[in-house]
Amino acid sequence: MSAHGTPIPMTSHKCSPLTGRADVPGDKSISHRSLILGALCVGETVITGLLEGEDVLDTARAMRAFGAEVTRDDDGTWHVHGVGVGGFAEPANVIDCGNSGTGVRLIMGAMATSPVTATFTGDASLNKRPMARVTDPLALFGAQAVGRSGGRLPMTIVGATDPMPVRYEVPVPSAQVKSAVLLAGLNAPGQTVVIEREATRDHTERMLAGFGAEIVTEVTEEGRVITLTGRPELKPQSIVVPRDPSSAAFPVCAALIVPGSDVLVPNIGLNPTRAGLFTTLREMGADLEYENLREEGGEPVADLRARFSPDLRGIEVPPERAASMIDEYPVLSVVAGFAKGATVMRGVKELRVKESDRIAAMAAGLRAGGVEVEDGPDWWIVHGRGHGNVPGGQVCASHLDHRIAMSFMVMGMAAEAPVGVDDGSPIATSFPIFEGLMAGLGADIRRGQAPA
Ligand SMILES: O=C(O)C1=C[C@@H](OP(=O)(O)O)[C@@H](O)[C@H](O)C1
Ligand SMILES: C=C(OP(=O)(O)O)C(=O)O
Repeated sequence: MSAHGTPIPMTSHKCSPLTGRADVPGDKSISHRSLILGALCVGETVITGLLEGEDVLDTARAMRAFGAEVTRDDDGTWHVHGVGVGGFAEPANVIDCGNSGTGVRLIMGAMATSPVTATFTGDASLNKRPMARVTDPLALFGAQAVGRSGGRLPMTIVGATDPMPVRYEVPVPSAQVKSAVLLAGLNAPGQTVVIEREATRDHTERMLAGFGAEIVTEVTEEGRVITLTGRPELKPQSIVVPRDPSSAAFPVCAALIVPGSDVLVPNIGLNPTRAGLFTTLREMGADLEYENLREEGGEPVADLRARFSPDLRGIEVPPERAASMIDEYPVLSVVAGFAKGATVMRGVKELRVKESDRIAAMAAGLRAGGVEVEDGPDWWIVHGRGHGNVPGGQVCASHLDHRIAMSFMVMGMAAEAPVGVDDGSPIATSFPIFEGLMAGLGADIRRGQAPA
């Protein structure tokens, strides 16, 4: 149940240098999975660093509705007493996943091979998003889905009573689809095989292995072939959620475009399936350093140091990198506006089915702020104007999309005139401390619309 019922207009004004340390919240993808996997084992999983954004809180409520006990200590430690694989109870009411595609799709997968029926809904954004990409493979396990036309929420899933394991090649590059199939495979006897042609974030595979499941990934000519043995006894874990690289993107990109800035964003995971933005920014000439590069929990982690970068240049982003930076294109397009030359982004049609059509939303706002953008079905090009040359002065529609709202707030920090959004309330879905954190670095974000 998301709180963004009342729009919160926000305006970002050109600011003095951004300086200091930005402690961004926990990773959203890993937070959802910690709660869901915790609910799928018997015993207590303890989670620290959980992202307490609306999307994840909706998943916590959903896990309670399926019978898990989920509690929070005053110090922010979370405890999940799970019900075990196949142990989900039937929810007494509709499950509201708010704004969260990850939440609803992973939970549908997790319940689809249990003999329970559940009805899912979300906010106006989530209820527009395609769900057939998940219900098609879940049908192969024996689950049935009935939703609105076009495979939209609200939607009821009748879990399979006698689930069959599945071999499924994911037709779109989507970690949510891959994860839904793997979570469903947990309660199917035998081996479930998921094949993905392009690598997407691999948190589900890593965490399933960490919880004791037998899961193997082979890289073959077909792509990544992931084999999961069903009906494992998952073992509860102590999880420390790393900080979210997708949230780190905002202070990092802001520092690159605000003159004089020098910002440290500590402890950011650089899992190659997530770090594409940082590689891209460095190719554009960003002064972005990985300090204290180390390994934590088997993954590369670094403190990111971002400084004002006056000589950013547009580049062609390799399409095969898209999945590793899919949520970062909106803020990249803002940085591209302050670079010299064209930034070309291809192979990104998934951007059109996120919380909003992110190409359309960013293109409209950038054009209104004086930046030329061309776009097609799965590509867009931002024609950068260079530093000190981006007019701004526009109010943009955020379309219930946190990343659109935060991206335009970053644009306003360096544009010549303030940049507004009609509604910043969705920011709370993934980065509830965004305004305070950015203000602490020196940003000037005000609630309310700038005078015309
Ligand atoms: O699995 C996940 O945690 C996510 C996968 C991505 O979605 P898709 O699987 O639709 O690409 C991403 O956009 C989303 O923010 C989080
Ligand atoms: C696409 C996103 O999230 P979700 O699909 O979970 O709504 C996002 O956080 O950018």
